[in-house]
Amino acid sequence: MTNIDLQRERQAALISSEDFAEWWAGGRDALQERRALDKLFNEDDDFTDPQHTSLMSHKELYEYTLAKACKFISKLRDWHAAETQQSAIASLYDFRMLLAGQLGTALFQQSFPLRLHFSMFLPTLLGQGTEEQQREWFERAWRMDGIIGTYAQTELGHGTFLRGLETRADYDMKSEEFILNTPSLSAYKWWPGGLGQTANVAIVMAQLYIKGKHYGLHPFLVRIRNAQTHLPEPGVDVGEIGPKLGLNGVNNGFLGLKDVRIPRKQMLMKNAEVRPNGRFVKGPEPLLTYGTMVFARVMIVRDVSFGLLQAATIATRYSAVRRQSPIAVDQPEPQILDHTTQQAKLFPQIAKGIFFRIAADVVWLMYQSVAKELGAGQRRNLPELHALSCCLKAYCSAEAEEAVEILRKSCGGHGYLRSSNFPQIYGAVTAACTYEGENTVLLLQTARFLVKQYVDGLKRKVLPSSVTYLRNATPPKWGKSVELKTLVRLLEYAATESIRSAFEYQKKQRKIFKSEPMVTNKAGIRLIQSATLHARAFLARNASEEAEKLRRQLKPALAEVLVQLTEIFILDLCLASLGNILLSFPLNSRQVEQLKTRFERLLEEFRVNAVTVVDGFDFSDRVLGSTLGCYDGHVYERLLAEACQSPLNEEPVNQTFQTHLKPLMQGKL
Ligand SMILES: CCCCCCCCCCCCCCCCCCCCCC(=O)SCCNC(=O)CCNC(=O)[C@H](O)C(C)(C)COP(=O)(O)OP(=O)(O)OC[C@H]1O[C@@H](n2cnc3c(N)ncnc32)[C@H](O)[C@@H]1OP(=O)(O)O
Ligand SMILES: Cc1cc2nc3c(=O)[nH]c(=O)nc-3n(C[C@H](O)[C@H](O)[C@H](O)COP(=O)(O)OP(=O)(O)OC[C@H]3O[C@@H](n4cnc5c(N)ncnc54)[C@H](O)[C@@H]3O)c2cc1C
Repeated sequence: MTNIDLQRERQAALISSEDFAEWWAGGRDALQERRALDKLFNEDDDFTDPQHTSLMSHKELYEYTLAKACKFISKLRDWHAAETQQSAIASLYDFRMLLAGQLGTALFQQSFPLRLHFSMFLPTLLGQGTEEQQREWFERAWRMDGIIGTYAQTELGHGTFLRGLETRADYDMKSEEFILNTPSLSAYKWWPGGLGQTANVAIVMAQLYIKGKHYGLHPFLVRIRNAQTHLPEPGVDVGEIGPKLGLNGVNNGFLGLKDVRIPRKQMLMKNAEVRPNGRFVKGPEPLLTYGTMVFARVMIVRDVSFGLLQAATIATRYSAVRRQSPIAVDQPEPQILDHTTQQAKLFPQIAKGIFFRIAADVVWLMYQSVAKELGAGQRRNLPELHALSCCLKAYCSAEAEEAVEILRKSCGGHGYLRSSNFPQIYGAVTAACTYEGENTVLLLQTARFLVKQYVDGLKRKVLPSSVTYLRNATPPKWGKSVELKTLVRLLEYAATESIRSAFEYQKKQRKIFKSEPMVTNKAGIRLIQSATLHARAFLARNASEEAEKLRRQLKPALAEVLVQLTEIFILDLCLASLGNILLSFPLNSRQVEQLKTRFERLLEEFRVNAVTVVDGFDFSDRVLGSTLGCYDGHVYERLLAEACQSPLNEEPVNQTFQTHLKPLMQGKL
């Protein structure tokens, strides 16, 4: 039987979780398709973890995860083949891959070592390989026919500054081969997922040299392990980098290369070519060498929203079950969900998870459209996509990381247990702040774009849609009640002002420093603040446009709840940006009070539907993997059962009593 408090929450709700789930999944058909996929795995005992994976040693965890991952991929393949006749290439960007990716994130608490094959290796073959190379490699790689890939870019010495990478690929005209070398310790590849013991082919990013002349960074397909024996190929020094804060199922590795020869046609040549005679032919868009990173950044926004919503579901259900500290004198202890401060911890995080995912969907469509345009030789929208994917990846991962911590702490002591699954979710989400471009560095990339657009705006040029607000720098009009469109304008106005101020500061610095990188360095703090405000303004506009659509499309009760969440989301953004808003717009204390009161009232109004909304994310208990967040709310039973599984509880007296404790007590040590 379900916990009585959870039952009451579900009965009291004003909307149905099923309606919410249908909207969230993108319609009835999409929901059914996702549920059918979940069911396939939920009903298969091979996917029930035998004991909490955190009790395994590092080596056991790898072996267990790999075995489970192989079953996962094999089962997915059968499902995929039954669902679609599409070519492998079309399948990679199909929504079913998004579902499969999401399921992968969900089923593996510490992720899995084949993930890079799908998330980086295959997209790089597509984005960087010529059609001929794709014919030769892609279909086989999709089937994993002798090929398990990884993406080896980062080195011990450099991850951010790609021009500083040291791995070399020298072209040998006589044999028509590239010779790959790791010239120093700092040039060792370090971090690639699956590189340790899993992958047998790596896309190695290396500096190209022809007759001693340097031609920049390019991708090379290098076989690192024999397809039959899996032994490292001659000249290859490969291994795993050791335990990490989280994601311990990923098998991140190191790689050193010594005179490893590969045929000329194993440089991926869609964006630049080396002819047999050693002639280097530049492609129309050299920046496409960085294309896989744009793809992955877009995917990460979606991925972190998933982790955040898992955490929000666990914490919200737990807050409905947990009772503590009377609010009114002589009253029984309330559900902790009734404490206003608890609501302020939970509800904005639910809203963030929702609107981050919605923004991810928008940028995903933009990615697909820009990819098509690039295929037709048109690069006009690439800078906007790059800027948006950078700041959203950075902002959403940082916010999700903070949110997961808030949610963990909102569960008091029990949130600190590994069996709550918060530590594993945190480990995964915080990694996204670093990989695929460290967040500060990505915000600086966005700021560079913003300042350029600001200058173009001053010249009254037409600006890309995500930054048109920079040309429309009029302060918002404040009405009697707080309206969403006013709040969005407030954020856009604050972002514009911040970009203007960073631009003016850079102008001043230019009088002192001659070099542009020095100027950027001096203005760094202001620039990342501008990019952060831009991300907030973009997310707010996107959310308010979504709210307008929802009002028209959904049943009134559901639409009302989603509009409440939109308001919570946007008000939270405004309150977090208050300092910057006040620098640009003279909000008086009454207006600030209005914002705070509205926020508090919304928390109260949303309270009744909170459990139903998180139910509507439709996570199965297996996906949540938490003693605190199960659908039936049997928290204390699960906590005790999980504790009893600890190997330390297998014997009544541990041997250290005889060897250490007793001698200590007897003064014999
Ligand atoms: C059926 C089976 C189904 C099975 C299903 C199975 C399940 C499948 C599971 C699927 C689930 C998936 C989930 C996702 C998970 C992802 C995992 C990821 C793991 C992690 C991987 C990594 O961690 S992998 C390494 C990433 N490592 C970086 O990320 C380095 C950052 N470092 C830089 O990225 C550059 O170094 C940096 C800073 C730009 C400066 O580069 P720099 O100095 O050369 O360039 P500058 O700053 O001078 O910029 C010069 C001009 O380039 C412009 N620009 C720069 N970049 C550009 C770009 N990308 N695109 C366009 N334009 C770009 C810029 O805007 C300037 O433009 P302008 O001149 O016009 O202003
Ligand atoms: C879990 C995980 C998985 C990964 N998987 C892969 C993979 O599959 N393949 C792969 O190739 N790599 C992978 N990486 C590596 C990852 O992409 C890099 O760690 C990341 O790009 C950051 O680079 P870095 O480690 O050199 O950090 P650094 O650049 O050394 O960052 C350290 C500090 O320096 C600051 N900094 C650096 N440059 C600047 C600047 N220009 N301006 C201001 N501040 C600056 C940063 O903001 C940061 O505070 C992975 C990393 C992790 C953690």
